[in-house]
Amino acid sequence: MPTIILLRHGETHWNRQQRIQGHGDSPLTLKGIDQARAYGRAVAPLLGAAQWRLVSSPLSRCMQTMAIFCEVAGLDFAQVERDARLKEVSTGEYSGRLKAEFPPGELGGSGRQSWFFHCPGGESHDHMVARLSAWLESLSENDHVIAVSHGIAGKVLRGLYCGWDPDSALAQDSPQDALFLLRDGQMQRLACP
Ligand SMILES: O=C(O)[C@@H](CO)OP(=O)(O)O
Repeated sequence: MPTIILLRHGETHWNRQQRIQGHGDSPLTLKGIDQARAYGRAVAPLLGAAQWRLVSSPLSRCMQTMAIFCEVAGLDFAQVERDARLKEVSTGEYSGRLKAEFPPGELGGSGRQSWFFHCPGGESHDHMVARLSAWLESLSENDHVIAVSHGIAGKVLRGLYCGWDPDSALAQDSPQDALFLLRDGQMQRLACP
């Protein structure tokens, strides 16, 4: 199986405001910039002699994270591949809205029943699984990949890689101060202080 170091982008202004992003976008906060630097410091000692492919969701919060990460880790940002299959779930018409705007309980549900897979004009869990599975299947057995993606996309991806039941995968957290090393079908979480 391919080896993947999976990162979520650093904190953004909309994350801080509790504003729904989806395919909308906002830049990193200063804290998010520091988190991207911390990813670079944590990953540099893991690189060894392998030839790492660098792949990012094209959303600017991921590209910004990747640029800072590359500079700190000593990797070449010019080599970064943008892959739309790594985008966050589309939250359709809810993108850009504050979570606080919604009546209590409206943004509820868990696992595949979570509100974020049922937004008007948004993306279903099945659609997201199809595109993330296609990305995983496009990798070669011996690939070493550093991927920058998103909170929900990252959970689904970790679940697909490790073969977890989808609802358990979605019950995971989506930190911006830890990375996930995916190797031989297993996941290791490493703090990035
Ligand atoms: O879209 C969002 O609001 C969040 C949800 O997790 O995703 P991201 O990881 O891009 O902040």
